[in-house]
This record gives sequence, structure tokens and C-alpha cells, in this order.
Amino acid sequence: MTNAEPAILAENLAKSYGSTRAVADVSLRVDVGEAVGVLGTNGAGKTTAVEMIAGLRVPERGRVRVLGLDPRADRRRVRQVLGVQLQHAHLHGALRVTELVDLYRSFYPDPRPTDELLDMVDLAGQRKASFDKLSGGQQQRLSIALALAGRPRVVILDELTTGLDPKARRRMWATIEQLRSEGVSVLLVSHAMEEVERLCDRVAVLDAGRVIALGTPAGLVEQTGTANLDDAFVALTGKELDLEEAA
Ligand SMILES: Nc1ncnc2c1ncn2[C@@H]1O[C@H](COP(=O)(O)OP(=O)(O)OP(=O)(O)O)[C@@H](O)[C@H]1O
Repeated sequence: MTNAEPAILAENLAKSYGSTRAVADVSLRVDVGEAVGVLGTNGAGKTTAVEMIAGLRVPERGRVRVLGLDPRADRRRVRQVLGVQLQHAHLHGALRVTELVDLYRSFYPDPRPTDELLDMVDLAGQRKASFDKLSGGQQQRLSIALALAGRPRVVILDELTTGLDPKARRRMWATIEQLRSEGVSVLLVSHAMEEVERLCDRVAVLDAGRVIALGTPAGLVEQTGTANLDDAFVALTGKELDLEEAA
């Protein structure tokens, strides 16, 4: 593991579920300190791709490195440097917020303080609530706090703000901006153009399991001769993002 290694390097990933080709060929690089967004319509293969990058799914083909480490062969070391927030958290419903945070903190040598983590996701008021009493948005925010408990150098966030209200969304954006100022590298799956434009240096557009475009938000707009990233996405994929998802 050296500083010269990219934060994330994924090469020619492929994965099928039965006859469904979820990821046909995905290559992606996130440099240290960089934030890269992944945009795509429902079913484009985003979650499958990031789960392979996180070491949670075995690729049929291709190679992944996180700071030079193989997420499956070097699982323990990768866990110390990578924080992952996935779409669906499976957490013990009877545990309280602080119990879950402290459990996750106990996995790491130098965890972020509990109060700081709860502040980062605006859950200080829910510290005594049990997980199953939290709203969907609060559960989602807690899963982000857990992903950040070990001060990861690389974070993977799948649908950071989908379903969150505007205030919570802004809080999450400020948190990501804070992480970026600390030099953390970010891979962010999103349906929200505004979010990607604000937080990401580069964007990968996924369609039918392939990266069909990769560039800065401004570069994609220029490449497609469109007025904004929304229109660039439509020009590239021939599809609109689901507005409900993007809301
Ligand atoms: N566990 C699974 N078993 C079978 N098929 C799956 C499974 N997970 C995903 N798929 C299928 O693989 C394809 C890609 O799904 P994936 O969840 O990776 O896409 P996505 O871009 O993340 O979609 P969304 O935006 O809806 O989350 C879809 O056709 C989906 O139905």
C-alpha cells in the first residue's frame, strides 16, 4: 500500500445474476483525494458494481484494488481503510443508536468520537432511540455514520441522500465536503444531478452494465453540447433519470 496507488481501481468488472447481465464491463479509477460520482438509471448496474468494489460480491471477471489492496484477499486491511454505506442497512433493530455507533467504533484503532459522528449525520437528538424506531431517513443517516466510524481513507456511498429531506440532504453534503477537505476519497452512487455536480470531480455514466461516459460534469456537458448535466445524461443514455428517485 503506497501513496502512489489510486484510492480505487476497478478493471473490466463483470457480473450476472442468472441470465441478467447486471455488470457487463466496468472500469473505474478514483485517485486519492478525488470524488467520483456514478450515475445511471434504475438497473444500470451501479449497486452491483460498487458491491464488487467493496468486496461484498465476487466479480465473475475483472480486478479491484482499494489503495493497492485486494478487497477479498486483504479483507481485514481493506476494512481498516474503506467505509461503505450501502442502500439497505441490516442492523440489529433493538440496539440503540449509540450502541450501534460504539459497536462499530470498537472495530477500529482510532475511531471518530461518537458525538462527532452523530453530529455529522444530524442524529444527536436520536442517540437513545433503538434502530427500529428510527425513520427510514434516520436509519439511512445512521448507516452513513457507521461507514465513517473508523476514519476511512476511502468511502463508498450508495444513494447517499435518496429519500432524505432537503435539510438532511444539505447536512450530508456538508459532511462529504468535510471528508473531502480531510483528503478522503469518495465513490458516490447517486440519482441526483445537483448532488453529483456539487460533490464530484468526475462522473461515470453507467448504462446497461457499462461505463458509457466518464469526465468532469462540465466536460460531459461540453462533450454532449447540452446545457446542463441532466440534459447531458439524457443525450448520453437516451433515458431520463426517474424524477421520483432524483427528488
Ligand atoms: N440479487 C440479485 N438477484 C438477481 N438480480 C439482481 C440482483 N441484484 C440486482 N439484480 C439485477 O441486476 C441488474 C442491475 O441491478 P443493480 O441493483 O446493480 O442496478 P442499480 O443501477 O444499482 O439500480 P438502482 O438504481 O435501481 O439501485 C438489474 O436488472 C437488477 O434487477
